[in-house]
Amino acid sequence: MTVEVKICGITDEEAMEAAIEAGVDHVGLVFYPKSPRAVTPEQATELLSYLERPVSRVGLLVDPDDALLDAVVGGVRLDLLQLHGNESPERVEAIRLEYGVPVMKMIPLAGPDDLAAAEAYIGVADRLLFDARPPKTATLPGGNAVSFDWTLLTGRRWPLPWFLAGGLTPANVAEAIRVSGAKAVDVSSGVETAPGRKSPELIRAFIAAARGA
Ligand SMILES: O=C(O)c1ccccc1NCC(=O)[C@H](O)[C@H](O)COP(=O)(O)O
Repeated sequence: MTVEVKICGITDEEAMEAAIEAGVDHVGLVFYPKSPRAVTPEQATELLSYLERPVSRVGLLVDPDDALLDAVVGGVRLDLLQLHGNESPERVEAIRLEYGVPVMKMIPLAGPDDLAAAEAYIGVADRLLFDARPPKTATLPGGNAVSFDWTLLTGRRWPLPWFLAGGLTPANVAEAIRVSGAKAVDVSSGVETAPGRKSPELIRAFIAAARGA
């Protein structure tokens, strides 16, 4: 089974090229100004110009208002919008219809009860992304290198594609795939040497580990 890999929060040419050469499927750009991985639409367009083959271009937003969506969707050619805040099913549907770009909704998980929230996005979102619920002390709503109990997803069937995210690393991604049954994985912190500083070496190691799973 080939597992799809998304590298999120790319901010420089070197990381983009390493991801492409290693066979990445999705590249993620963060449009959340408070993030150490934030890029502007202009920076994103420049980074995406380094793509030497077609890959899926994902824009990450957190509870975006229409002004931000206008700037991002109007300024950058994206294939998928990752909504990583508290967007309601109604808001997800409205964004999808208004902007004409497929949408992936992040579902924060800390325990079994959190899975019920995903049901409301079936038929509304194009994909789901299961991520760890941020710790109370976290300053960011994602990208915190925190994992959740992957057995929450073991044996679950979803009628739409989904990503596993949260605290994945080259060392744990194969086990995470095995336990959760994920067919797509997403990483940011686990391929960094510091918040916002991607490591080409770790990117290569992560993709190789996910592909070998
Ligand atoms: O990366 C950020 O800075 C960020 C900011 C605000 C919301 C989400 C953010 N990141 C999410 C991701 O990069 C991934 O989709 C995913 O959650 C994996 O994060 P990590 O645990 O760092 O691998």
